[in-house]
Amino acid sequence: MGRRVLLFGGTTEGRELTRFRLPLVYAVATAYGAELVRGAENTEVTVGRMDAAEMEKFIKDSDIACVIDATHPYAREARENIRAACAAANTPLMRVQRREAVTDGDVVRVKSAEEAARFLEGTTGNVLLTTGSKELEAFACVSDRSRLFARVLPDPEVIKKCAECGFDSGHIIAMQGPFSLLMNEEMIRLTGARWLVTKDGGAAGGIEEKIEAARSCKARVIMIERPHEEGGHSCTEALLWARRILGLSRPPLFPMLTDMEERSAVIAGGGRIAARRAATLIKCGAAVTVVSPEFGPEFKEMKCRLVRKGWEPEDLEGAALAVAATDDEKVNAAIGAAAKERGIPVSVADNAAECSFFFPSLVTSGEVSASVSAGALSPALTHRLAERLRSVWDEWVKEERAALEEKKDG
Ligand SMILES: C[C@@]1(CC(=O)O)C2=NC(=C\c3[nH]c(c(CCC(=O)O)c3CC(=O)O)Cc3[nH]c(c(CC(=O)O)c3CCC(=O)O)/C=C3\N/C(=C\2)[C@@H](CCC(=O)O)[C@]3(C)CC(=O)O)/[C@H]1CCC(=O)O
Ligand SMILES: NC(=O)c1ccc[n+]([C@@H]2O[C@H](COP(=O)([O-])OP(=O)(O)OC[C@H]3O[C@@H](n4cnc5c(N)ncnc54)[C@H](O)[C@@H]3O)[C@@H](O)[C@H]2O)c1
Repeated sequence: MGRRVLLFGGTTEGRELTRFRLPLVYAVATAYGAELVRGAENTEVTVGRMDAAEMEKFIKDSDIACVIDATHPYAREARENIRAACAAANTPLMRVQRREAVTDGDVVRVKSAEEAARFLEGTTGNVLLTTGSKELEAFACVSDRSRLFARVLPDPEVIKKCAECGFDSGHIIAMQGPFSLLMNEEMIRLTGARWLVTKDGGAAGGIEEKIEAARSCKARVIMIERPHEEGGHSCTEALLWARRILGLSRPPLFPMLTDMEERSAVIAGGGRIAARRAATLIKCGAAVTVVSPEFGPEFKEMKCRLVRKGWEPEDLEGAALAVAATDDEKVNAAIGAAAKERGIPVSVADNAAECSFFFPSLVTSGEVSASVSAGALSPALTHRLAERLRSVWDEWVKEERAALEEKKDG
């Protein structure tokens, strides 16, 4: 088995994945793509387009254990070649699509054009709107209209729409894309924009050129997020996947300890995993509600509230913490997304990459606890180590308490 990951990049996602010191071969089509990852640790860069046969040979000759395809959504041919090459070389492949919070902290993320408009109302400085004419209405609520410049298609209908939305000709740029980095920069300067509003159109929508241009002109980007996409995987998933395949380590998780006494924890699912987690949370003093159409025998004596129904988003109301442990992958993913949207920490039992916290292995004796984690890389190792600790923990705590008492007395 190989020891490196072959990452097809040239995208924001690709660049993001070079940050984690995976042993990488980073394949890009252009020298510009290579330039953007200069200095990435542990990374060999290869430049140039390969066909399927060349890719297959490359995989076989270059010590490759697995392949991550993070190419542009519109790079259909590359995607098909990568798929064919991996199948021929019998090498595992993961397709990464769209970022999930890959942009740096400087990009303001909002859920809708309305939210972008509300956000802008609390700011100053000119604004370049590159969201397309359909979204322009939403910005009517911005009180100082002279701040707003709309970049739209040079189509008579669109121009009419702009006028209806209160944009005069001095505040419209009508031009057909794609726009290069330079072109974006020039338009930001021309309009004196401090803010650039964009949809998350992905690479095909020229998002990278917009973000780069804004950065170089010291303007900030407001990005309207796209709804979650089916199919492709996130960067987080790919990172975890590659680390597991290669048996790589990572820095340990930081166990942030939380007081759950009398606070509400909501668990979805009534099976073995839900029961184990409910028991842990009850031990920590939490007020636990479990939602499921059916409950296993483990719940019989449990001190928690059982709600016999399928999970709904309203169930998260008032929750300080949530656990998705149904046997339905889609329901679990929906719980993860709904909790994250509400800022509620959530563990998704069948998908580490969807978790905003990981459920710990808890070892307790009274108020004295220890928790074990293998950084989400091996729950089985976590479980075994926790069981070993459990077998001695009570005794150790008792002994150490006694030793402290003795010191005090003596
Ligand atoms: C600690 C503990 C708490 C608890 O669950 O109570 C826990 N897993 C435990 C055991 C365990 N889990 C699994 C097996 C079978 C393994 C095997 O057979 O190889 C065993 C062993 C067993 O049960 O014996 C399977 C499994 N687990 C996860 C996935 C999905 C994935 O990784 O993506 C799958 C595949 C599921 C599937 O097939 O769909 C994911 C997660 N499990 C976590 C916690 C989080 C990371 C903790 C860390 O940092 O290490 C994390 C990442 C996310 C989260 O769930 O928050 C508990 C020990 C209980 C204790 O002793 O206290
Ligand atoms: N993280 C871990 O430690 C770990 C370990 C093993 C398995 N898993 C994963 O955890 C999940 C649960 O495992 P399990 O062994 O408890 O499964 P299980 O089949 O015993 O229980 C599933 C429960 O989900 C309930 N459910 C189904 N649809 C629901 C809905 N819409 N709303 C609420 N509840 C619903 C069912 O009634 C059932 O009680 C699985 O996805 C499994 O892959 C995680």
